[in-house]
Amino acid sequence: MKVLVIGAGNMGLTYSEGMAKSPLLGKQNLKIYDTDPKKITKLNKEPHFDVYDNLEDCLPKADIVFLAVKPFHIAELFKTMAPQINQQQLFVSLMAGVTIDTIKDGLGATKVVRAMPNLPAKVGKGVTSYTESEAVSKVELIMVRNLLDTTGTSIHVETEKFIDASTGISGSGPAYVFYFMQSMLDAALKMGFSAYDSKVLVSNTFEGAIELFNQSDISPETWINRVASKGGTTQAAIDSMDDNNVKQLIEDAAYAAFDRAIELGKEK
Ligand SMILES: NC(=O)C1=CN([C@@H]2O[C@H](COP(=O)(O)OP(=O)(O)OC[C@H]3O[C@@H](n4cnc5c(N)ncnc54)[C@H](O)[C@@H]3O)[C@@H](O)[C@H]2O)C=CC1
Ligand SMILES: O=C(O)[C@@H]1CCC=N1
Repeated sequence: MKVLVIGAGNMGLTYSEGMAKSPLLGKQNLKIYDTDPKKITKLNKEPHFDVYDNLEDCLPKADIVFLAVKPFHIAELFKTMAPQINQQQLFVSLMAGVTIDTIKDGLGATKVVRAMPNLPAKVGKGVTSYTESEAVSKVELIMVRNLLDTTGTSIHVETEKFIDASTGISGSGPAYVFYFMQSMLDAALKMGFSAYDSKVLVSNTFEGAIELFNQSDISPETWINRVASKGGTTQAAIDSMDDNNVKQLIEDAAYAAFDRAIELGKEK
């Protein structure tokens, strides 16, 4: 199985690194293509990849092609790719919003998997949702899942609506967590802690809470009650968040990302 990754940015490179580390692919079976000369020069120094700056030399030989460019790159990219693809090839898109039909039409392809990854894939803790076009076989889907799982874990969803929805939860989600972390760090600094101590306090608080959650069947709401004493400090903080409607605002933000994913799919 020969895999080509198009776009060596955050996601393309992360997936390439995940697949390169796994026993599924040897170096000769993993190729990466980008149009940015600076990226090509940098990547050429890495031992794990076969790096290309032109499609003719890498696209025709690939069995599975990952699409990891930004949605606005595809008009130009698909024009170059379309004459060079064949019907056996399977395309796996990591792009937000871009629909399976857009990819099928743009490339003249039939086998398309649409996936929504997230950035913790960089440390093997990514979560990817994925769904496929009709022409993708069960065996091909298992192969794709194995490749996706080299960066963490994945869930199969039945329709593209859930790809857009997971963009609002897990795809964009790490940024919501970092937003919360940044606010806590800013508060700690304001209270007088050093940058180092602020980081230790905040990162261990997040890590510890996640560990508690993962090692139990208890909901976050119940965990909140275990932290909060009646009339105590936590209750003061939770009351402040409730008074400011923070829960609803976070839900609204997730929906804003979901809606934007749908909108991106309609932009040409
Ligand atoms: N960054 C993230 O956390 C997530 C990103 N995504 C999706 O992944 C895709 C890529 O995002 P990032 O990696 O963050 O972007 P990026 O900007 O880091 O990488 C895009 C890469 O594509 C290259 N490129 C542009 N035009 C090209 C072309 N015609 N042929 C080949 N390469 C080309 C660029 O030089 C760049 O290296 C996007 O569609 C985004 O929606 C999905 C989930 C999470
Ligand atoms: O912000 C974006 O559009 C991409 C998709 C999910 C995370 N980053």
